[in-house]
Amino acid sequence: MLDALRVLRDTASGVDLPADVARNASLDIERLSGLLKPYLVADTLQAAGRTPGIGGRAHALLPMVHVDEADDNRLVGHVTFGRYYLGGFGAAHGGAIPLMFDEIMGRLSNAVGRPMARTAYLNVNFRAITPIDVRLRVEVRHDREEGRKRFLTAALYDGETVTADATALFITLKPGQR
Ligand SMILES: CCCCCCCCCCCCCCCC(=O)SCCNC(=O)CCNC(=O)[C@H](O)C(C)(C)COP(=O)(O)OP(=O)(O)OC[C@H]1O[C@@H](n2cnc3c(N)ncnc32)[C@H](O)[C@@H]1OP(=O)(O)O
Repeated sequence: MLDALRVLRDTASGVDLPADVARNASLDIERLSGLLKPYLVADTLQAAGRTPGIGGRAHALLPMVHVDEADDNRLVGHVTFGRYYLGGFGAAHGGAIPLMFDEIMGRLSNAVGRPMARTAYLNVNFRAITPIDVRLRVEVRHDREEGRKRFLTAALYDGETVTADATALFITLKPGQR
């Protein structure tokens, strides 16, 4: 269903509809919302964001990063920003790129039994246009830990060109910390 939703998002972002088609589409989307509403649950029980086996953890907001290689301290994956993430002139929106970094750096930070941590800062440099509809490579490194602090770096590549890179600090949560 989320795959279909992603296709809908990309398609809806790219069209310019006549009013009658837009009206009919709205009615269909409202009908679908009605179909799902009886299944609303508490946020701790929802599937979205909590289903690691499904791409993007089944989180509808996230650009889907596919992991190609990973070990304890390094991860290489790929991602394609669809039309939904367009900022302008063929480039991904500047807010979508930190979103992707936060997710994939957070995943490596929390991997291999390391206790759950939360992003304290995420600094992103935009080095070149990040094109939409192009398969991009993302590389993440877990650099070091100092007590509760975990330092990670990441870069996003279009071919050999680094389009963005990031440094992040994740802090391990204390027992019972919310
Ligand atoms: C069934 C379920 C399946 C689920 C499937 C699992 C999926 C798994 C993948 C998840 C992937 C998603 C990944 C997204 C992750 C987010 O996006 S989390 C959301 C965004 N982040 C937040 O909302 C964080 C909000 N901030 C906070 O909660 C708190 O400030 C923090 C970060 C927990 C730190 O607070 P604290 O615990 O009180 O720690 P504090 O004593 O202030 O700081 C500890 C140390 O860090 C330093 N520090 C703290 N903040 C900073 C900072 N901004 N800059 C520099 N230094 C800092 C302090 O100076 C201190 O240093 P030392 O004095 O020890 O040398």
